[in-house]
Amino acid sequence: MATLPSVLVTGASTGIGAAYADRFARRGHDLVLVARNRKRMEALAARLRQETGVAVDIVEADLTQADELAVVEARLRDDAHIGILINNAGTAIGGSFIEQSTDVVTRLLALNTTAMLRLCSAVAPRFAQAGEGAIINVGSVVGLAPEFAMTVYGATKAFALFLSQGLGIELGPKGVYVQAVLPAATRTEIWEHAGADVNSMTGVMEVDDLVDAALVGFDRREAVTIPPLPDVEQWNAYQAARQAILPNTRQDQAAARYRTTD
Ligand SMILES: NC(=O)C1=CN([C@@H]2O[C@H](COP(=O)(O)OP(=O)(O)OC[C@H]3O[C@@H](n4cnc5c(N)ncnc54)[C@H](OP(=O)(O)O)[C@@H]3O)[C@@H](O)[C@H]2O)C=CC1
Ligand SMILES: N[C@@H](C=O)C(=O)O
Repeated sequence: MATLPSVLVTGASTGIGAAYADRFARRGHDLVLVARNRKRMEALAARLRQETGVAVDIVEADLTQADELAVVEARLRDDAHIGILINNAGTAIGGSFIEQSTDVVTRLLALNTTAMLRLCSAVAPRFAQAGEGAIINVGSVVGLAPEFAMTVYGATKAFALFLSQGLGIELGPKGVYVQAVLPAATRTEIWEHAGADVNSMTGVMEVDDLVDAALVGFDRREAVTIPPLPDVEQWNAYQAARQAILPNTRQDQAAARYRTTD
């Protein structure tokens, strides 16, 4: 029987990442868990080893710190058993843009954007060379919604979506699958970090339901999976409208609506 690839999950100590670790362990995949909280990861690893028999390795790393991120990059480059990367680690911040310090937004980018990019960059050449592999990038519907006024967080999630779509186009022909997962509100600790009370909210998905739905999209090899969205045709129409703009931008003159000399 073919050996299943190992799965490296970032942000695996709790929330969506811990749920991904549980589900892939139950599918028989060995795991590499990455986060800062070793105690939480050790408890999860012990449970999954006992319940599923898979091997679970732990890498304690703060992905906003270049030297610690580099350890995970090296593991992805060098460990040929890892065939699936789940870029899940991320956080949200509260307040308005002018209330958020430059350091806080820079650290948010470091986690939600730079770490995701660097880990994709570390693993993609090996996956492409092997002609197989999968990358799951966890974005957010907030990345589609400047109206939500979670501007920097949403920008990091828009980056995650674009990165995933672009890598899917570039790497798909090389046998590498890239999935962008766009959750909406899901019951995890992130809301505390964003200064919100998730228990006062409606329309909040449970984390296991979110991940189970995202895995349906993974198994279908969807490029973009939006677990809470009932009608996929809304997404398809959005994509079609976006793509219809592109050929109309190849012009040698500014659009008449911007010409003042007529
Ligand atoms: N919950 C929601 O409503 C939604 C979440 N998302 C996205 O889902 C992903 C997971 O979030 P969620 O599970 O909700 O959040 P949680 O806060 O529950 O979990 C975040 C995970 O990321 C890890 N993490 C945080 N900071 C760092 C860091 N500096 N270095 C390494 N790991 C870190 C945490 O572990 P530790 O503290 O141990 O380091 C934890 O395992 C995020 O990318 C988020 O943007 C998207 C849409 C909706
Ligand atoms: N993490 C949530 C916002 O804080 C979301 O992406 O919906």
